[in-house]
Amino acid sequence: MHQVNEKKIGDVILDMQSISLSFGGVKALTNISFNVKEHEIRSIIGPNGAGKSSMLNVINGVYTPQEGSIVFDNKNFDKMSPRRAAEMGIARTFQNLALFKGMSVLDNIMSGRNLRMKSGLLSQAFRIFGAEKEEIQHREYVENIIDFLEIQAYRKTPVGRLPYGLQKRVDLGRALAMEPRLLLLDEPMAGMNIEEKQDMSRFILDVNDEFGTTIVLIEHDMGVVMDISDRVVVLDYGKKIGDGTPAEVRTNEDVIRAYLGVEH
Ligand SMILES: Nc1ncnc2c1ncn2[C@@H]1O[C@H](COP(=O)(O)OP(=O)(O)OP(=O)(O)O)[C@@H](O)[C@H]1O
Repeated sequence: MHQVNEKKIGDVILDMQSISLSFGGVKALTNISFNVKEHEIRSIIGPNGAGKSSMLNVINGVYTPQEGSIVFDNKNFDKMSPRRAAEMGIARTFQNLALFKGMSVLDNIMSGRNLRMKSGLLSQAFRIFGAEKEEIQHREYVENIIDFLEIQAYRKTPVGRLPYGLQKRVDLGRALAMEPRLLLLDEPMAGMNIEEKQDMSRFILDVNDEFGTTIVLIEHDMGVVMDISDRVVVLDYGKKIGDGTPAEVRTNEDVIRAYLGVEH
């Protein structure tokens, strides 16, 4: 069971202020504000088309909102770019997995480490200027992630040969290799069976606990969301209709009407 009370929630690390985003005539997000505090697990839920993926893409700079601003780590961004987001320590996993299927588990997770590597390819090739030492340190970090995610047995296996649930775990490992301050998880349980969902829930809680990583996730499985989240934002038709602890959101009339009462 998730012990929310024992957690040390910190100051606001991400503040989304009056975000509006449209695609042509389609208003994907309308004037949405919410914040995320350090060390929180913060979920964004809502029916299909509510704007969850759009919001995640605004946070990591893939979409630029027409209105509003993003404050991350006390710095204000009218425009966030994917590169800047990555440099600031925002990492994400993808609903449709962004892995190299023919490459091993080890190499895939190592690929998440690239941004952290100081020595360029040339010096790595010639093993000069401490590149070899740096490479060893990065490998150690990646091996720790592999142990942590309990995928040692598959280190050398091409990712494409693994069952889907394990591929999702490797994708999480790739994001963790960036040592993110903020980890965005795009439907981490999608397509999983109950056992795989339980495993993934445990890993998300452990990442949050042991690495201290702040997590924002979007997810359809309400049971999982209510179980692991500290606070939840509820979107409907691009508008925010609820924001609070799982207990608060569960009893919010608008939320019940829009989301909980219907099958998704
Ligand atoms: N790139 C795009 N171009 C045009 N319209 C888009 C684009 N991305 C999203 N939309 C529209 O914006 C609205 C919000 O979509 P979004 O994918 O953010 O919702 P969602 O809550 O993530 O939905 P789902 O749960 O189905 O993934 C929808 O009406 C969608 O059709």
